[in-house]
Amino acid sequence: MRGSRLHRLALRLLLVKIEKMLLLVAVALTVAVTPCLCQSNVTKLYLLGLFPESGPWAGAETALPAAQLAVDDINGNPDVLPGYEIVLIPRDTECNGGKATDIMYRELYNTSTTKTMIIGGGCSLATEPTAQASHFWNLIQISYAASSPKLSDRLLYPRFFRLYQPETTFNLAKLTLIKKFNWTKVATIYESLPLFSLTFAEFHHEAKKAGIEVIAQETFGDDPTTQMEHLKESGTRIIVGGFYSDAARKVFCAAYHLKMFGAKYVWILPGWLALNTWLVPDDTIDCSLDQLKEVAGYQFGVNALSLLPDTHQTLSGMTTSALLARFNASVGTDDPESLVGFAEIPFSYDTIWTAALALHEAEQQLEQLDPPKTLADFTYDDNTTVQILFDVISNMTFQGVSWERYSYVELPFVYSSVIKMSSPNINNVMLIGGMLAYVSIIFLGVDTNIASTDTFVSMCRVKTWFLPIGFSLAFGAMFSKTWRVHKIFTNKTAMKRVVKDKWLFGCVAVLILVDVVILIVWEIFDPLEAVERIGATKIDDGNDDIVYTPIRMMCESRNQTYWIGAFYVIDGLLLIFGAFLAWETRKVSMPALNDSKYIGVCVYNVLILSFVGAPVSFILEERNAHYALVATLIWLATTLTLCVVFVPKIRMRNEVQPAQSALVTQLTQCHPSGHSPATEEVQRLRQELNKMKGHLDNLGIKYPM
Ligand SMILES: NCCCC(=O)O
Repeated sequence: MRGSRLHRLALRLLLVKIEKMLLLVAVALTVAVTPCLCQSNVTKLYLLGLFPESGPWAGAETALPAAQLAVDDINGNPDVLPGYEIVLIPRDTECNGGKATDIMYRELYNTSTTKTMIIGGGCSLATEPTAQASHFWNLIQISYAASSPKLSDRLLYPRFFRLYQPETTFNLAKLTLIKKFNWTKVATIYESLPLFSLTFAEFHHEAKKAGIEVIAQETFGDDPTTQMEHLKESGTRIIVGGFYSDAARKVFCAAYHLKMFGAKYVWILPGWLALNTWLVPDDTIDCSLDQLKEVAGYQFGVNALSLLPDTHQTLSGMTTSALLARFNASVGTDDPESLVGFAEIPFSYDTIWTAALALHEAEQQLEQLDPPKTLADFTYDDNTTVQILFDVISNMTFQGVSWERYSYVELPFVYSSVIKMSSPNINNVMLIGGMLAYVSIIFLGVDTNIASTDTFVSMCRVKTWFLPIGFSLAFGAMFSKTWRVHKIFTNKTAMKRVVKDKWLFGCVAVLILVDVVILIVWEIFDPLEAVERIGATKIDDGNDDIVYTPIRMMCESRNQTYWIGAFYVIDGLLLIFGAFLAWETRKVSMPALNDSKYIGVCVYNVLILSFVGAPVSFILEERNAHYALVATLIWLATTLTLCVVFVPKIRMRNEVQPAQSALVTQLTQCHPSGHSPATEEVQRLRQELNKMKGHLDNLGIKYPM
């Protein structure tokens, strides 16, 4: 009995197990079959992707993963193109027009998959020929990186759009940069390709209007040696260049052999080149990598600012940093800036979104036709769908991770650090010093007529503290800045080390500490107190019996002459040191940095006012005249100092404002529609531009201050 019960129990357990297994198999089958069923209802939309994996601008290494991330996001978003699946077919153009055209023809003649749109090409060399032909297949082509001005020609490229801006839009930024450094003569050298020749034609024109002389203009095809010799003969120091990475190595190698490198030579280059991904060994030139780096050490890059602050709510929900984090994970890097096309990552991501959103909207419009159509019906003879897509993209605005574009000066190597030396934080310290000096005038004016004797003495002590500390803050900050400039420009090594703000603050802190120690010792051993001073008696004019005895309430200490003398010595030495630094840095020609002229004026002001005004104030006995003199001296010295230092900066900031406005105006022309966006959009761009300036300010990058 017991045995058969156990047997039945075992049988039941076995059945339960089998039941569970069957259930699991059923669930597994359901899971496996469900997507198949869904997939069967999904129509694939093929996008041909033209990505340069090699050649003079091999931006595929960033553009392709970024595009693929967008494809994944779109396909995972049930609200975008429901019932469709985007399939990106990436092909390597080698950044070569012939190769790109061949690839495109092969793909379009491949009838097994009809392409709905073309994405790319990345570089203008591949984009120009393909965009000139793709419209014959009724295909829209959208580039994420091509910047040739030629691509703006609607007649040549009737179905072409791009998210990246034409290279000409950076000319204004380059000229603003040149003007801000007071450079009046520049030379240009560029490859004879439409991307560069059209850009430089406009640059030369704009330079002339801006009063900048272009003393040499050189173009080259394959070998830039002769042209570089011409540049050397012209005596140029500032060279604006336009070339791809292979040509860049040749140009910089020629520059090396001509000894055109070092701090005397400054290069201004397209920003996408200046990231220095082109600095790789090259067997076709007779220069080592180190030699190329030596020449490339002094360059500015001017680029589109593609990475928006994270505060922006994008349509995909993706912020810049989230995109970059995903990008880094997908390509397995923690240094994306070392990859070609780093700055174009958001443009690539947004290009795919542009395509998807346009297709989504076109699908809605196709359904309204009579008879209705769908994207699945698209063929290369379908000029209705392409016209709808064209109109949709022409009128499209959405918030992408790149979408607004700004021009900014990217300052690699030495100069990125140098610009930071304008030191807004240190300027603030100077302002605080000035404020303390102003406040001390108010305290100086308090006397026993309006306050009790105790209050009078307290105010007097506060004034005694505020004045030397204010002086040390203002002049200590001013001279510490000059000391930093002095350190940089007297350092003979190639890579100049920047004295960080914290060291400057440290110098100011030491000065304050010295002041505080003296003031405390003064306070302990010889405190200021109210002292009645009896003046000379005066007989009343109308009545001989009335005699006036003026009593002045003074705030003094017994040995105050020595304490004041100590401050005179310390601050006098500080002024002499400042004058020395100003003299030493008088030849620094960077307006953002060189305050030596102004510092000289400030030192002169203070010396004159102190050494003339102080003895006079000792002699003056009359309280009102004494106050008027001392207050005027402090006010004058402070105001002159602040004006001399800050007014030129405010003027420089105002001068750059029209340039920024012009830049925004130009940027509006980069709208993919080819039309200017609405006024609100311009306003928004302007606000964003100012916001970005604020970000630069926060980073301590004060340009052009
Ligand atoms: N934005 C980098 C690619 C430059 C060009 O070939 O248009």
